Amino acid sequence: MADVIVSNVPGSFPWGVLHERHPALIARVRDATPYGPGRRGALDALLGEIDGAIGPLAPGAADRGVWEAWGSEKYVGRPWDEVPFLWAESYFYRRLLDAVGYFGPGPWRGIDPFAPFKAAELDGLAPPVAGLEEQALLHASLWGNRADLGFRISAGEAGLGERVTGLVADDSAGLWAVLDRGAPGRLCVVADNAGPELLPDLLLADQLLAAHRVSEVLLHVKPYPYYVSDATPADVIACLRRAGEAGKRLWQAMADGRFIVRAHPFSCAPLPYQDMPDDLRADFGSATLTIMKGDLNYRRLVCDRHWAATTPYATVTGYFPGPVAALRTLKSEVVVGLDEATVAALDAGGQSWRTAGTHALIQV
Ligand SMILES: O=P(O)(O)OC[C@H]1O[C@](O)(CO)[C@@H](O)[C@@H]1O
Repeated sequence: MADVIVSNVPGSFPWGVLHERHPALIARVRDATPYGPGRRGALDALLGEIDGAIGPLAPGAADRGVWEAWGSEKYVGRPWDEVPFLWAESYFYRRLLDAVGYFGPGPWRGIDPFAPFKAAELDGLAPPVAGLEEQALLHASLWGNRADLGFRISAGEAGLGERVTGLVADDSAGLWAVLDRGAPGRLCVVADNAGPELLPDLLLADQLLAAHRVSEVLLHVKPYPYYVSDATPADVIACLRRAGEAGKRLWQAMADGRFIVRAHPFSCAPLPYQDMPDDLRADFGSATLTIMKGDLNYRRLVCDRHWAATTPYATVTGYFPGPVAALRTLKSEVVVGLDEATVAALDAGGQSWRTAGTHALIQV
């Protein structure tokens, strides 16, 4: 089994996320909302902690027991970059919510610290284009994953690189084949970012429901703000309002129970999907197909390990309780299921294809 990724190599991608992206994010959050001295002090304290040891959750945190079960007893007190990268990054977002008082008793309770960034993106969204074919909608949903505000914070002035035509792996034919096997059934979509990614996800869901290619869509979103732009139920409602006729149909489908939104606690867990609880396993097991959106879900799906890129996708995801497709633009080093010639050609062009958000894949 390949080793779990940690962040302790200076200059490596995970190290950069912990030591460069996170401080930049704290500064952006500090500026975006008029927090008072208490919250600002807590953000500064979190910033000061990044080069030291991982601190505990706020006293009285309602989810302390949940986090203990997810590993905090093992990792709190250790240096941030010596614990699994997946765990450290996820816990950072939970601590950021403590710092801004998201779970506290004060006035900032329930105020999404990333809302100003998400709102700016939503305001800039073009109205949806009607009449796209299903394959075009699938690609819109795939490339919508470039819309990741956390990633953009470190992309800096240069912004996102040009997207590369052609996918590093494309099993879209396999995806449609799974979906069309047997009578129309349930499609699970594990959403990633709000706004420019969620809108095409919703358009795809609407089209598949309208064409009776699926009988039901179950959309998993995050129960609280996470990884900057990740979609929460509030973001789904905001996006439905922007989705024109498709939004109205989905609104009705929610009322009818054909479009279901879930915000399961495990969606914000710092763990691979291999460790999912039984109720989530049952959800995914009941679906004709589950579509995992985005880079973080991919990392969780393949357990965030140093796999050789040619390791078969089916081997690594074999534990999943039903057919699972990954739609992802590449924004971290982990990748599986590529053929040798593809890897050689990509490597010949430099390593940034794994992390620059310029390349994408569809795997089943
Ligand atoms: O929104 P996504 O596609 O899950 O990306 C999450 C971001 O966080 C990371 O998982 C690591 O910071 C990157 O891979 C990516 O930039």
